[in-house]
Amino acid sequence: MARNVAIIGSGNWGTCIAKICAKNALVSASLFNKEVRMWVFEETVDGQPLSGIINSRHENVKYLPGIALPDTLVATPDLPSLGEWADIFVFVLPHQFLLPACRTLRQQRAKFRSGAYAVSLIKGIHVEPAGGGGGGGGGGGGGLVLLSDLIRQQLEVDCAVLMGANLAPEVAQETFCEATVGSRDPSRARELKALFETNYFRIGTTSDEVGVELCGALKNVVATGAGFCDGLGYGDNTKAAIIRLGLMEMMKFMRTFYASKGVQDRTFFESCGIADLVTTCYGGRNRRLAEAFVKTGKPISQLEDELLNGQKLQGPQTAAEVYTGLQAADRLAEFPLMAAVHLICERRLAPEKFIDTLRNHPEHA
Ligand SMILES: NC(=O)c1ccc[n+]([C@@H]2O[C@H](COP(=O)([O-])OP(=O)(O)OC[C@H]3O[C@@H](n4cnc5c(N)ncnc54)[C@H](O)[C@@H]3O)[C@@H](O)[C@H]2O)c1
Ligand SMILES: O=P(O)(O)OC[C@H](O)CO
Repeated sequence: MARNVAIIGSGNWGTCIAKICAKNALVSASLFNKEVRMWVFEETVDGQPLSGIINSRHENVKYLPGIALPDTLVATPDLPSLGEWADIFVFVLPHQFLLPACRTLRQQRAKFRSGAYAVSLIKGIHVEPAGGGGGGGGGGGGGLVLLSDLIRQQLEVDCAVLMGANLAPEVAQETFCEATVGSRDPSRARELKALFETNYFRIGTTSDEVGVELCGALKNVVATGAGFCDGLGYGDNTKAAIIRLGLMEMMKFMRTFYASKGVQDRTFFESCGIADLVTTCYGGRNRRLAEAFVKTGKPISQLEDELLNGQKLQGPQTAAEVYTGLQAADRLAEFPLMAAVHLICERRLAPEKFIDTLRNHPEHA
């Protein structure tokens, strides 16, 4: 039977991927219901509810302006209604908003459709508050919980992941790129490939769910460091060093805390790995705002408000989460680049000291 697809999120990437899913659903009627629904965290734009604007103009004028959306993509502010409707939940919202969304959907758990599952496109990590109670439970180093695990535990459904070198404005313009689906279930990987793949958005698949997800989360920390490098006026050689040292720390982080979860080195060579790291260190929002942070001295939250029109950064918060996990595991000294990114965001370390951190990196010992 054709599957109902619900997009949980409607930001820059959320709307872009919703467009792809809705277009694919139109041509794969045997696989997917042609109506795709998208949850909108409701807000007022020019005096009107954003969900209403999307449904009447078929454009997300705030988060993906200028991109035509299929009229079979239906925006709704009613998140609970998607609980009983969806066969596939596509989670794609800034990671700080995931837990509240899951808690809302969880209230509909008894009404979920048989065989419903999730796929997460969210880049970040959850930190279990001291003493638990965050809803995640379990996880890697120092209270860190994968977002896919948070979804699994909150909703009691399985969760695949999709990550890649995918700056949303470029994907929305349909310029060629790649992405990686991680799923241990081969038939699910095939179904997700059919849902997401287009002739300009090619999907690779792997069973290494954890490796794919962590590549997507950790590269935002490194990209924030790349932005500091740009703000300080360093050139491409320095940025290449940040990318290399950042990649070494990403690999070490996964091997240290997630070795038992089947992380494979070859995942770093999929789109979710080095490719995403490079694109984000050159073209991403995290890089851009980190550069502005150094040049203007304004707080990151203020720059987010001033420059992103409601879009959200994931890098500084992920840096804080990684720092918390490393501190709890007493492994901070082994990850100086990621630790320094957090301390600079917090103004506990001067940006100029970042280069000293690289100069004295344990990779050079
Ligand atoms: N934008 C990209 O280029 C891109 C590409 C790949 C992956 N991602 C990842 O996808 C995820 C979502 O990113 P995005 O670009 O779609 O989002 P975004 O950065 O555009 O964030 C804005 C979204 O957050 C929503 N929001 C604001 N306050 C909220 C609240 N309290 N509760 C729930 N939602 C709220 C807004 O309604 C809007 O839909 C992130 O983890 C990001 O790293 C983004
Ligand atoms: O714009 P950023 O820095 O949030 O990065 C967007 C995507 O993750 C790139 O793949």
